Amino acid sequence: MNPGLSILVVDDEAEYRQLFHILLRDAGHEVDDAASAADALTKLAANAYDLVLSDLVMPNMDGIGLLRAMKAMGVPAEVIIVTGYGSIRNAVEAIRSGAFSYFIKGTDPGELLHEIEKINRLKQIVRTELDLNEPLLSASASPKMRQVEHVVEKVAATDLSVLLSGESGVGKEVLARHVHDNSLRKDGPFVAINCQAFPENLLEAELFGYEKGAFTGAVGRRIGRFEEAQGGTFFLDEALELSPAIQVKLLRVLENRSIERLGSNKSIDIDIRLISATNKSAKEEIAASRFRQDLLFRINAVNIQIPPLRERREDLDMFISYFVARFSRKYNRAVTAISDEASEFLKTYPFPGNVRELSNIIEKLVVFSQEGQIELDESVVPTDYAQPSTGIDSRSLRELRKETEKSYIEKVLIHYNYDIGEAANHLGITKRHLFNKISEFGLKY
Ligand SMILES: Nc1ncnc2c1ncn2[C@@H]1O[C@H](COP(=O)(O)OP(=O)(O)OP(=O)(O)O)[C@@H](O)[C@H]1O
Repeated sequence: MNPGLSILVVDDEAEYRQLFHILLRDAGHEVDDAASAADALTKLAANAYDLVLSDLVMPNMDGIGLLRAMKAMGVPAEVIIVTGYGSIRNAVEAIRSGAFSYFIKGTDPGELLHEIEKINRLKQIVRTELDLNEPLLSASASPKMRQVEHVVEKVAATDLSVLLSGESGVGKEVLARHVHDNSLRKDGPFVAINCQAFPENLLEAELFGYEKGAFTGAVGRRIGRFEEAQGGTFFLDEALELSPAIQVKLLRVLENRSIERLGSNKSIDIDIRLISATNKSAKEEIAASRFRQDLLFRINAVNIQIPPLRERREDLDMFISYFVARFSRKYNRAVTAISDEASEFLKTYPFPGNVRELSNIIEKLVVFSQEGQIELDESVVPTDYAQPSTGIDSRSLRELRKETEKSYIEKVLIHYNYDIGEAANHLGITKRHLFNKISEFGLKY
Protein backbone atom coordinates (compact mmCIF):
# COMPACT_ATOMS: atom_id res chain seq x y z
CA MET A 1 0.00 0.00 0.00
CA ASN A 2 1.42 3.34 -1.07
CA PRO A 3 1.51 6.16 1.49
CA GLY A 4 -1.07 8.84 0.90
CA LEU A 5 -0.95 12.00 -1.16
CA SER A 6 -1.45 15.51 0.00
CA ILE A 7 -4.71 16.65 -1.61
CA LEU A 8 -6.47 20.01 -1.79
CA VAL A 9 -10.25 19.74 -2.22
CA VAL A 10 -11.81 22.80 -3.83
CA ASP A 11 -15.60 23.15 -3.78
CA ASP A 12 -17.94 26.02 -3.01
CA GLU A 13 -20.42 23.62 -1.40
CA ALA A 14 -19.45 22.73 2.16
CA GLU A 15 -21.32 19.45 1.98
CA TYR A 16 -19.19 18.18 -0.92
CA ARG A 17 -15.98 19.45 0.66
CA GLN A 18 -16.79 17.42 3.72
CA LEU A 19 -17.78 14.37 1.73
CA PHE A 20 -14.55 14.31 -0.26
CA HIS A 21 -12.56 15.13 2.85
CA ILE A 22 -13.84 12.03 4.62
CA LEU A 23 -13.55 9.78 1.57
CA LEU A 24 -9.95 10.79 0.87
CA ARG A 25 -8.84 10.87 4.48
CA ASP A 26 -10.22 7.38 5.01
CA ALA A 27 -8.25 6.24 1.96
CA GLY A 28 -5.08 7.37 3.73
CA HIS A 29 -4.54 10.79 2.14
CA GLU A 30 -3.77 14.06 3.81
CA VAL A 31 -6.60 16.46 2.98
CA ASP A 32 -6.97 20.22 3.04
CA ASP A 33 -9.81 22.22 1.55
CA ALA A 34 -10.70 25.51 -0.05
CA ALA A 35 -14.13 27.08 -0.66
CA SER A 36 -13.21 28.93 -3.85
CA ALA A 37 -10.61 29.02 -6.60
CA ALA A 38 -9.13 32.20 -5.10
CA ASP A 39 -8.85 30.53 -1.70
CA ALA A 40 -7.23 27.51 -3.41
CA LEU A 41 -4.65 29.67 -5.20
CA THR A 42 -3.66 31.28 -1.88
CA LYS A 43 -3.18 27.83 -0.35
CA LEU A 44 -1.30 26.55 -3.40
CA ALA A 45 1.10 29.48 -3.18
CA ALA A 46 1.86 28.66 0.45
CA ASN A 47 1.84 24.83 0.50
CA ALA A 48 2.89 21.94 -1.71
CA TYR A 49 0.09 19.57 -2.73
CA ASP A 50 0.31 16.48 -4.92
CA LEU A 51 -3.23 16.79 -6.20
CA VAL A 52 -6.02 19.35 -6.47
CA LEU A 53 -9.51 17.90 -6.64
CA SER A 54 -11.58 20.79 -7.89
CA ASP A 55 -15.25 21.29 -8.56
CA LEU A 56 -15.87 22.50 -12.10
CA VAL A 57 -18.77 24.88 -11.52
CA MET A 58 -17.97 27.55 -8.94
CA PRO A 59 -18.80 31.27 -8.77
CA ASN A 60 -16.15 33.75 -10.01
CA MET A 61 -13.40 31.42 -11.17
CA ASP A 62 -14.43 27.87 -12.19
CA GLY A 63 -12.37 24.64 -12.03
CA ILE A 64 -10.87 25.07 -15.49
CA GLY A 65 -9.94 28.67 -14.65
CA LEU A 66 -8.22 27.39 -11.52
CA LEU A 67 -6.41 24.75 -13.54
CA ARG A 68 -5.17 27.36 -16.04
CA ALA A 69 -4.10 29.71 -13.24
CA MET A 70 -2.17 26.84 -11.62
CA LYS A 71 -0.37 26.06 -14.90
CA ALA A 72 0.44 29.76 -15.34
CA MET A 73 1.86 29.87 -11.80
CA GLY A 74 3.87 26.72 -12.43
CA VAL A 75 2.15 24.75 -9.67
CA PRO A 76 3.20 21.13 -10.29
CA ALA A 77 0.19 19.45 -8.60
CA GLU A 78 -2.05 17.21 -10.69
CA VAL A 79 -5.69 18.23 -11.10
CA ILE A 80 -8.84 16.12 -11.14
CA ILE A 81 -11.96 18.05 -12.12
CA VAL A 82 -15.22 17.14 -10.41
CA THR A 83 -18.57 18.09 -11.82
CA GLY A 84 -22.21 17.45 -11.33
CA TYR A 85 -22.77 18.01 -15.02
CA GLY A 86 -21.63 14.82 -16.66
CA SER A 87 -21.33 16.28 -20.09
CA ILE A 88 -18.43 15.15 -22.18
CA ARG A 89 -17.64 18.65 -23.43
CA ASN A 90 -16.65 19.82 -19.97
CA ALA A 91 -14.58 16.71 -19.45
CA VAL A 92 -12.77 17.06 -22.74
CA GLU A 93 -12.07 20.72 -22.09
CA ALA A 94 -10.69 19.92 -18.64
CA ILE A 95 -8.44 17.20 -20.03
CA ARG A 96 -7.31 19.45 -22.89
CA SER A 97 -6.42 22.13 -20.38
CA GLY A 98 -4.16 19.65 -18.64
CA ALA A 99 -6.35 17.98 -16.01
CA PHE A 100 -5.22 14.49 -15.12
CA SER A 101 -8.74 13.16 -14.96
CA TYR A 102 -12.39 13.91 -14.52
CA PHE A 103 -14.92 12.67 -11.99
CA ILE A 104 -18.70 12.95 -12.09
CA LYS A 105 -20.37 13.62 -8.76
CA GLY A 106 -22.66 10.84 -7.71
CA THR A 107 -20.80 8.09 -9.59
CA ASP A 108 -18.75 5.35 -7.93
CA PRO A 109 -16.23 7.02 -5.59
CA GLY A 110 -14.07 3.89 -6.04
CA GLU A 111 -13.29 5.16 -9.52
CA LEU A 112 -12.03 8.46 -8.13
CA LEU A 113 -9.84 6.62 -5.62
CA HIS A 114 -8.54 4.44 -8.43
CA GLU A 115 -7.54 7.49 -10.48
CA ILE A 116 -5.83 8.96 -7.43
CA GLU A 117 -3.98 5.70 -6.86
CA LYS A 118 -2.57 5.96 -10.38
CA ILE A 119 -1.13 9.37 -9.57
CA ASN A 120 0.16 7.97 -6.32
CA ARG A 121 1.99 5.04 -7.93
CA LEU A 122 4.53 7.24 -9.58
CA LYS A 123 4.76 9.88 -6.88
CA GLN A 124 6.45 7.15 -4.87
CA ILE A 125 9.41 7.25 -7.21
CA VAL A 126 10.20 10.79 -6.27
CA ARG A 127 9.65 10.03 -2.62
CA THR A 128 11.85 6.94 -2.47
CA GLU A 129 14.78 9.14 -3.53
CA LEU A 130 16.43 6.32 -5.40
CA ASP A 131 19.92 7.10 -6.49
CA LEU A 132 19.40 6.75 -10.21
CA ASN A 133 23.10 6.69 -10.92
CA GLU A 134 23.49 3.57 -8.86
CA PRO A 135 22.06 0.14 -9.70
CA LEU A 136 19.27 -1.11 -7.54
CA LEU A 137 20.96 -3.68 -5.36
CA SER A 138 19.70 -3.37 -1.87
CA ALA A 139 16.38 -3.48 -0.08
CA SER A 140 15.08 -6.29 -2.26
CA ALA A 141 11.75 -7.69 -1.16
CA SER A 142 12.63 -11.12 -2.52
CA PRO A 143 14.00 -13.67 -0.03
CA LYS A 144 16.27 -15.14 -2.74
CA MET A 145 17.75 -11.73 -3.53
CA ARG A 146 18.12 -10.89 0.15
CA GLN A 147 20.21 -14.03 0.48
CA VAL A 148 22.35 -12.81 -2.44
CA GLU A 149 22.77 -9.41 -0.76
CA HIS A 150 23.74 -11.13 2.46
CA VAL A 151 26.47 -13.20 0.78
CA VAL A 152 27.75 -10.19 -1.19
CA GLU A 153 28.04 -8.19 2.02
CA LYS A 154 30.07 -10.97 3.60
CA VAL A 155 32.47 -11.65 0.72
CA ALA A 156 32.89 -8.23 -0.91
CA ALA A 157 35.76 -7.15 1.30
CA THR A 158 37.65 -10.44 0.92
CA ASP A 159 39.83 -11.54 -1.98
CA LEU A 160 37.85 -14.74 -2.55
CA SER A 161 37.06 -15.62 -6.13
CA VAL A 162 33.35 -15.40 -6.94
CA LEU A 163 31.33 -17.19 -9.60
CA LEU A 164 28.06 -15.45 -10.43
CA SER A 165 25.51 -17.74 -12.06
CA GLY A 166 22.24 -16.67 -13.59
CA GLU A 167 20.35 -16.19 -16.82
CA SER A 168 21.31 -13.50 -19.27
CA GLY A 169 20.24 -10.03 -18.16
CA VAL A 170 19.79 -10.79 -14.45
CA GLY A 171 22.55 -8.32 -13.57
CA LYS A 172 25.67 -10.43 -13.13
CA GLU A 173 28.00 -7.71 -14.37
CA VAL A 174 26.15 -5.10 -12.34
CA LEU A 175 26.66 -7.27 -9.25
CA ALA A 176 30.33 -7.90 -10.08
CA ARG A 177 30.93 -4.14 -10.18
CA HIS A 178 29.07 -3.77 -6.92
CA VAL A 179 31.32 -6.38 -5.28
CA HIS A 180 34.35 -4.50 -6.61
CA ASP A 181 33.03 -1.14 -5.40
CA ASN A 182 32.60 -2.59 -1.94
CA SER A 183 35.95 -4.34 -1.82
CA LEU A 184 39.35 -3.23 -0.60
CA ARG A 185 40.28 -2.96 -4.27
CA LYS A 186 37.66 -0.32 -5.02
CA ASP A 187 40.29 2.28 -5.91
CA GLY A 188 41.91 -0.14 -8.33
CA PRO A 189 40.64 -0.94 -11.85
CA PHE A 190 37.63 -3.10 -12.73
CA VAL A 191 38.48 -4.88 -15.95
CA ALA A 192 35.75 -6.87 -17.70
CA ILE A 193 36.20 -9.28 -20.57
CA ASN A 194 33.60 -11.36 -22.31
CA CYS A 195 35.22 -14.67 -23.25
CA GLN A 196 32.70 -15.32 -25.99
CA ALA A 197 33.46 -12.07 -27.76
CA PHE A 198 36.92 -13.23 -28.92
CA PRO A 199 38.08 -16.11 -31.12
CA GLU A 200 40.45 -18.35 -29.18
CA ASN A 201 43.76 -17.04 -30.62
CA LEU A 202 42.76 -13.42 -30.09
CA LEU A 203 41.46 -14.09 -26.59
CA GLU A 204 44.86 -15.35 -25.48
CA ALA A 205 46.59 -12.20 -26.78
CA GLU A 206 43.89 -10.06 -25.22
CA LEU A 207 44.28 -11.70 -21.82
CA PHE A 208 48.05 -12.04 -21.65
CA GLY A 209 49.26 -9.26 -23.93
CA TYR A 210 52.24 -9.68 -26.22
CA GLU A 211 55.68 -8.46 -27.11
CA LYS A 212 56.54 -6.97 -30.46
CA GLY A 213 56.93 -9.72 -33.05
CA ALA A 214 55.24 -12.41 -30.90
CA PHE A 215 53.13 -13.31 -33.94
CA THR A 216 52.46 -11.91 -37.39
CA GLY A 217 50.75 -8.61 -36.86
CA ALA A 218 52.19 -7.99 -33.40
CA VAL A 219 53.76 -4.72 -34.44
CA GLY A 220 54.30 -3.40 -30.95
CA ARG A 221 54.08 -4.39 -27.32
CA ARG A 222 50.54 -4.72 -25.94
CA ILE A 223 49.61 -4.99 -22.29
CA GLY A 224 47.01 -7.71 -21.68
CA ARG A 225 43.85 -7.48 -19.61
CA PHE A 226 45.32 -9.36 -16.65
CA GLU A 227 47.99 -6.72 -16.34
CA GLU A 228 45.48 -3.92 -16.81
CA ALA A 229 43.58 -5.28 -13.83
CA GLN A 230 46.63 -5.07 -11.51
CA GLY A 231 45.54 -4.17 -8.00
CA GLY A 232 41.87 -4.41 -8.96
CA THR A 233 39.15 -6.85 -10.02
CA PHE A 234 39.14 -8.99 -13.13
CA PHE A 235 35.66 -9.85 -14.40
CA LEU A 236 35.51 -12.86 -16.68
CA ASP A 237 32.10 -12.98 -18.33
CA GLU A 238 30.84 -16.25 -19.91
CA ALA A 239 33.72 -17.97 -18.10
CA LEU A 240 32.42 -21.49 -18.73
CA GLU A 241 32.83 -20.89 -22.47
CA LEU A 242 36.63 -20.89 -22.24
CA SER A 243 38.36 -23.36 -24.54
CA PRO A 244 40.31 -26.23 -22.94
CA ALA A 245 43.64 -24.61 -23.90
CA ILE A 246 42.77 -21.28 -22.28
CA GLN A 247 41.38 -23.09 -19.24
CA VAL A 248 44.82 -24.61 -18.64
CA LYS A 249 46.48 -21.21 -19.01
CA LEU A 250 44.02 -19.54 -16.66
CA LEU A 251 44.57 -22.29 -14.10
CA ARG A 252 48.28 -21.60 -14.24
CA VAL A 253 47.73 -17.87 -13.73
CA LEU A 254 45.58 -18.49 -10.69
CA GLU A 255 48.02 -21.01 -9.20
CA ASN A 256 51.20 -19.02 -9.82
CA ARG A 257 49.68 -15.55 -9.54
CA SER A 258 51.80 -14.57 -12.53
CA ILE A 259 51.60 -14.33 -16.31
CA GLU A 260 53.93 -14.20 -19.27
CA ARG A 261 53.14 -12.01 -22.25
CA LEU A 262 53.04 -13.87 -25.57
CA GLY A 263 56.52 -13.87 -27.07
CA SER A 264 58.24 -13.44 -23.70
CA ASN A 265 59.40 -15.78 -20.89
CA LYS A 266 59.54 -13.03 -18.36
CA SER A 267 57.13 -13.76 -15.55
CA ILE A 268 55.05 -10.82 -14.30
CA ASP A 269 53.39 -11.01 -10.90
CA ILE A 270 49.66 -10.46 -11.03
CA ASP A 271 47.57 -9.11 -8.16
CA ILE A 272 43.92 -9.50 -9.12
CA ARG A 273 40.68 -10.62 -7.61
CA LEU A 274 38.73 -12.81 -10.00
CA ILE A 275 34.98 -12.59 -10.43
CA SER A 276 33.49 -14.82 -13.13
CA ALA A 277 30.00 -15.10 -14.53
CA THR A 278 28.08 -17.73 -16.42
CA ASN A 279 24.58 -18.54 -17.52
CA LYS A 280 25.45 -22.22 -17.77
CA SER A 281 25.31 -24.91 -15.14
CA ALA A 282 28.83 -25.60 -13.85
CA LYS A 283 27.70 -29.09 -12.89
CA GLU A 284 26.63 -29.91 -16.44
CA GLU A 285 29.77 -28.45 -18.00
CA ILE A 286 31.95 -30.56 -15.70
CA ALA A 287 29.85 -33.68 -16.27
CA ALA A 288 30.18 -33.18 -20.04
CA SER A 289 33.96 -32.67 -19.59
CA ARG A 290 33.75 -29.25 -21.16
CA PHE A 291 35.15 -27.52 -18.08
CA ARG A 292 37.96 -28.52 -15.75
CA GLN A 293 37.01 -29.37 -12.21
CA ASP A 294 40.33 -28.03 -10.84
CA LEU A 295 39.71 -24.66 -12.53
CA LEU A 296 36.15 -24.55 -11.24
CA PHE A 297 37.49 -24.89 -7.66
CA ARG A 298 39.73 -21.91 -8.29
CA ILE A 299 37.14 -19.60 -9.77
CA ASN A 300 34.32 -20.67 -7.55
CA ALA A 301 35.40 -20.11 -3.95
CA VAL A 302 32.01 -18.49 -3.53
CA ASN A 303 29.07 -19.23 -5.80
CA ILE A 304 26.28 -16.71 -6.04
CA GLN A 305 23.15 -17.69 -7.89
CA ILE A 306 21.14 -14.68 -9.09
CA PRO A 307 17.49 -15.63 -9.58
CA PRO A 308 15.68 -14.69 -12.79
CA LEU A 309 13.30 -11.75 -12.55
CA ARG A 310 10.24 -14.02 -12.78
CA GLU A 311 11.35 -15.63 -9.52
CA ARG A 312 11.60 -12.30 -7.74
CA ARG A 313 8.43 -10.59 -8.85
CA GLU A 314 8.30 -8.94 -5.42
CA ASP A 315 10.93 -6.57 -6.79
CA LEU A 316 9.04 -5.62 -9.93
CA ASP A 317 7.39 -2.52 -8.46
CA MET A 318 10.74 -1.27 -7.23
CA PHE A 319 12.43 -1.88 -10.58
CA ILE A 320 9.54 -0.32 -12.51
CA SER A 321 9.71 2.83 -10.37
CA TYR A 322 13.46 2.94 -10.68
CA PHE A 323 13.59 2.60 -14.46
CA VAL A 324 10.65 4.96 -15.04
CA ALA A 325 12.40 7.59 -12.94
CA ARG A 326 15.72 6.94 -14.63
CA PHE A 327 14.40 7.19 -18.19
CA SER A 328 12.05 10.09 -17.37
CA ARG A 329 15.12 11.97 -16.32
CA LYS A 330 17.15 10.80 -19.32
CA TYR A 331 14.48 11.88 -21.83
CA ASN A 332 13.26 14.83 -19.78
CA ARG A 333 9.71 13.48 -19.55
CA ALA A 334 7.53 14.28 -16.56
CA VAL A 335 5.89 10.87 -16.25
CA THR A 336 3.22 10.97 -13.56
CA ALA A 337 1.14 7.88 -14.22
CA ILE A 338 1.15 4.37 -15.65
CA SER A 339 -2.06 3.26 -17.33
CA ASP A 340 -3.79 0.18 -15.96
CA GLU A 341 -3.00 -1.75 -19.15
CA ALA A 342 0.70 -0.92 -19.03
CA SER A 343 0.88 -1.70 -15.33
CA GLU A 344 -0.94 -5.00 -15.84
CA PHE A 345 1.43 -5.95 -18.67
CA LEU A 346 4.55 -5.11 -16.65
CA LYS A 347 3.30 -7.08 -13.68
CA THR A 348 2.36 -10.21 -15.63
CA TYR A 349 4.90 -10.45 -18.46
CA PRO A 350 7.49 -13.16 -17.63
CA PHE A 351 10.57 -11.15 -18.78
CA PRO A 352 12.66 -13.93 -20.32
CA GLY A 353 15.37 -11.28 -20.87
CA ASN A 354 15.23 -10.39 -17.18
CA VAL A 355 16.20 -6.95 -15.85
CA ARG A 356 17.79 -5.97 -19.17
CA GLU A 357 14.48 -6.58 -20.96
CA LEU A 358 12.46 -4.75 -18.31
CA SER A 359 14.81 -1.80 -18.60
CA ASN A 360 14.58 -1.78 -22.42
CA ILE A 361 10.78 -2.00 -22.40
CA ILE A 362 10.39 0.80 -19.87
CA GLU A 363 12.81 2.99 -21.79
CA LYS A 364 10.59 2.70 -24.87
CA LEU A 365 7.37 3.19 -22.90
CA VAL A 366 8.75 6.38 -21.38
CA VAL A 367 9.77 7.63 -24.82
CA PHE A 368 6.23 6.93 -26.12
CA SER A 369 4.47 8.35 -23.04
CA GLN A 370 1.94 11.09 -23.66
CA GLU A 371 0.79 13.83 -21.32
CA GLY A 372 2.80 12.30 -18.53
CA GLN A 373 1.07 8.94 -18.82
CA ILE A 374 2.69 5.66 -19.80
CA GLU A 375 0.35 3.73 -22.05
CA LEU A 376 0.85 0.20 -23.32
CA ASP A 377 2.23 0.74 -26.79
CA GLU A 378 1.89 -2.37 -28.91
CA SER A 379 5.15 -1.80 -30.69
CA VAL A 380 6.86 -2.21 -27.33
CA VAL A 381 5.14 -5.45 -26.36
CA PRO A 382 7.27 -8.42 -27.42
CA THR A 383 5.65 -10.02 -30.49
CA ASP A 384 5.40 -13.50 -29.05
CA TYR A 385 3.34 -12.01 -26.24
CA ALA A 386 0.91 -10.09 -28.45
CA GLN A 387 -2.22 -11.88 -29.57
CA PRO A 388 -2.00 -13.20 -33.11
CA SER A 389 -4.45 -11.98 -35.76
CA THR A 390 -6.99 -14.41 -37.15
CA GLY A 391 -6.94 -13.60 -40.88
CA ILE A 392 -3.91 -12.87 -42.95
CA ASP A 393 -3.67 -9.72 -45.04
CA SER A 394 -1.22 -6.87 -45.45
CA ARG A 395 -2.13 -5.26 -42.15
CA SER A 396 0.26 -5.38 -39.25
CA LEU A 397 -1.05 -6.55 -35.91
CA ARG A 398 -0.84 -2.98 -34.75
CA GLU A 399 -3.02 -1.70 -37.58
CA LEU A 400 -5.51 -4.50 -37.09
CA ARG A 401 -5.82 -3.75 -33.41
CA LYS A 402 -6.28 -0.08 -34.05
CA GLU A 403 -9.07 -0.66 -36.56
CA THR A 404 -10.86 -3.16 -34.36
CA GLU A 405 -10.53 -0.92 -31.34
CA LYS A 406 -11.73 2.15 -33.20
CA SER A 407 -14.87 0.54 -34.59
CA TYR A 408 -15.73 -1.15 -31.32
CA ILE A 409 -15.29 2.03 -29.28
CA GLU A 410 -17.46 3.88 -31.78
CA LYS A 411 -20.23 1.29 -31.44
CA VAL A 412 -20.11 1.42 -27.64
CA LEU A 413 -20.19 5.23 -27.64
CA ILE A 414 -23.28 5.24 -29.89
CA HIS A 415 -24.91 2.58 -27.74
CA TYR A 416 -24.50 4.70 -24.60
CA ASN A 417 -25.45 7.90 -26.38
CA TYR A 418 -21.94 9.26 -25.87
CA ASP A 419 -22.07 8.98 -22.08
CA ILE A 420 -18.36 8.66 -21.44
CA GLY A 421 -18.69 7.21 -17.95
CA GLU A 422 -20.98 4.40 -19.09
CA ALA A 423 -18.97 3.71 -22.25
CA ALA A 424 -15.67 3.59 -20.34
CA ASN A 425 -17.26 1.31 -17.81
CA HIS A 426 -18.48 -1.03 -20.52
CA LEU A 427 -15.08 -1.06 -22.21
CA GLY A 428 -13.34 -1.70 -18.90
CA ILE A 429 -11.08 1.33 -19.23
CA THR A 430 -10.93 4.65 -17.44
CA LYS A 431 -12.59 7.78 -18.77
CA ARG A 432 -9.23 9.36 -19.33
CA HIS A 433 -8.12 6.39 -21.37
CA LEU A 434 -11.32 6.63 -23.40
CA PHE A 435 -10.74 10.34 -24.03
CA ASN A 436 -7.27 9.54 -25.28
CA LYS A 437 -8.69 6.89 -27.61
CA ILE A 438 -11.36 9.28 -28.92
CA SER A 439 -8.75 11.85 -29.75
CA GLU A 440 -6.27 9.26 -31.09
CA PHE A 441 -8.84 7.77 -33.48
CA GLY A 442 -10.40 11.14 -34.30
CA LEU A 443 -13.86 9.86 -33.28
CA LYS A 444 -16.84 12.15 -33.26
CA TYR A 445 -18.48 12.95 -29.95
N1 LIG B 1 20.21 -4.33 -10.06
C1 LIG B 1 20.14 -3.60 -11.17
N2 LIG B 1 19.93 -2.28 -11.09
C2 LIG B 1 19.86 -1.56 -12.20
N3 LIG B 1 19.98 -2.03 -13.44
C3 LIG B 1 20.19 -3.35 -13.57
C4 LIG B 1 20.28 -4.21 -12.45
N4 LIG B 1 20.49 -5.47 -12.88
C5 LIG B 1 20.53 -5.40 -14.22
N5 LIG B 1 20.35 -4.14 -14.64
C6 LIG B 1 20.25 -3.69 -16.04
O1 LIG B 1 20.19 -4.82 -16.88
C7 LIG B 1 21.25 -4.80 -17.85
C8 LIG B 1 21.88 -6.18 -17.85
O2 LIG B 1 22.67 -6.34 -16.70
P1 LIG B 1 24.03 -7.17 -16.73
O3 LIG B 1 24.81 -6.88 -17.98
O4 LIG B 1 24.71 -7.00 -15.43
O5 LIG B 1 23.41 -8.62 -16.84
P2 LIG B 1 24.17 -9.99 -17.05
O6 LIG B 1 23.52 -10.98 -16.16
O7 LIG B 1 25.65 -9.78 -16.90
O8 LIG B 1 23.80 -10.31 -18.57
P3 LIG B 1 24.61 -11.22 -19.63
O9 LIG B 1 24.65 -12.61 -19.05
O10 LIG B 1 23.75 -11.14 -20.84
O11 LIG B 1 25.95 -10.59 -19.79
C9 LIG B 1 22.21 -3.70 -17.41
O12 LIG B 1 22.63 -2.94 -18.47
C10 LIG B 1 21.40 -2.85 -16.48
O13 LIG B 1 20.85 -1.78 -17.23
